Amino acid sequence: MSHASDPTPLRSSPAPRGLSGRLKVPGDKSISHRSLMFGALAIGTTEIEGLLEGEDVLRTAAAMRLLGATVDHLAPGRWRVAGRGLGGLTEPADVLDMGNSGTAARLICGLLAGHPFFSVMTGDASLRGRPMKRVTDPLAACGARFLSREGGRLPLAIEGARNPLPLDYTLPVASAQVKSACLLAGLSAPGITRVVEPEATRDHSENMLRHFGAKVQVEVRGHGRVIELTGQPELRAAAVNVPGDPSSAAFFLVAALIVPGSRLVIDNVGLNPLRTGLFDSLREMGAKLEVGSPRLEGGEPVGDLVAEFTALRAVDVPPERAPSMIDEYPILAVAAACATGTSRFRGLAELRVKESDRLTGTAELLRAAGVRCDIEGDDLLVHGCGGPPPGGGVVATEMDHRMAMSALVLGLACRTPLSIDDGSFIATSFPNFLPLMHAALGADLMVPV
Ligand SMILES: O=C(O)C1=C[C@@H](OP(=O)(O)O)[C@@H](O)[C@H](O)C1
Ligand SMILES: C=C(OP(=O)(O)O)C(=O)O
Repeated sequence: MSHASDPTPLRSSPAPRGLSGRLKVPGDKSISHRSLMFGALAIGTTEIEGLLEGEDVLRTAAAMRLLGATVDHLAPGRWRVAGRGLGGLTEPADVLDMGNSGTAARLICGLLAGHPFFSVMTGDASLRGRPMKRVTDPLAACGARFLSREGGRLPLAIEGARNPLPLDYTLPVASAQVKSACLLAGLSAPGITRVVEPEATRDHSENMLRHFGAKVQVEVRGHGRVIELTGQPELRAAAVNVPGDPSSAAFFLVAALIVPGSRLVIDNVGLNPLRTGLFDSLREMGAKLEVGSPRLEGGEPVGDLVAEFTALRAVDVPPERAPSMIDEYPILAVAAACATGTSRFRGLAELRVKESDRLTGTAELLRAAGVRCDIEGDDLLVHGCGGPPPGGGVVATEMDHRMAMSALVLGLACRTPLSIDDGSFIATSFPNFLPLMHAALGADLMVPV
């Protein structure tokens, strides 16, 4: 399946009343990718409940099929993977096309590094522009060979190692994708693979590896962690229950906080503490945001979020919080645009290498809505409007789902409509975003133009 759809320009109009009701967002994207990959590497049949059926995850499903696993779609959100066992994947007969997904591309590079066959990987124009050396450099140390375009970009030819060596790698950037790629390669190597992360990043790979029977030891060191995986485990199929994606819930949460009269409940949202930096930042802005019925499901904390309209105040977000809210800065900037005072988000260099340059793009998004903002080094400053921003412009979304959804949410709180050039990439992570918005708003305020 390719993202060949035509651009879909959309317009978002000021909401005449608040968002209300109860809703569920789709399954967590990070956990969905991993459940398909670990299912393919395990012996036996993995049953997955609540899988995100967004384009990014469907790419991973297609890649696992090309590598020899049997992946069946049973019902909405219900999937079954018949794994090949560690080392049992086979050479793909076609190019692995990872579409728009950095997670799929980078994690699968790790998986392929430990399998002794040849593959070629590509992606869409956005993914082909994203850095891959951050994974191919460490993975080369296990014996895999990579050939790529200038600058280590996709398309990439991969020859996996016949006798992979365990890695001992210290991450130069905070990246769960790079960490996970190293751990996936380490599964095929004898002995201990060690990854040191100076800043802790989402630990879904570590959690799920344990769930599938691998031995993973984690030592907390300052803000960071040292992860040790014992190689060549017998991975056994395990049921996975995917919680709602906090990164998707974020759009509804912020919409409720900035549209007067709102009160919204979002059920069953994943609350892994390495994902909840946005909630901390919003609380510091004074947000009326509660977690109901906190519980553990499938080893991950989940809860029901309750958000109510709040007159927000500016926030200063420290750089060490970035890994726990790395995908949420565009939507936090939307909240800051409606707040009183100047917000500063610090240390956002990594935003430049996402689906688009989200540091520049977020500033452009806000300016299109008449909000003043500045970029100082790697910091973003947002001069809040203390109420509804003017609106009125058109946002260039640059093949980036999160930029598209952030702009549409901002449009609800502006004085005049805000448009985007293309909403089609929303389907990569949140295929039912528009119908859910329609239901929560009781009106169709996000329409094609
Ligand atoms: O491991 C993952 O599932 C992800 C890690 C993050 O990327 P980086 O590792 O590049 O920070 C995040 O931005 C992405 O949406 C999902
Ligand atoms: C950065 C993201 O995803 P990926 O890196 O998987 O493309 C995202 O979903 O915001």
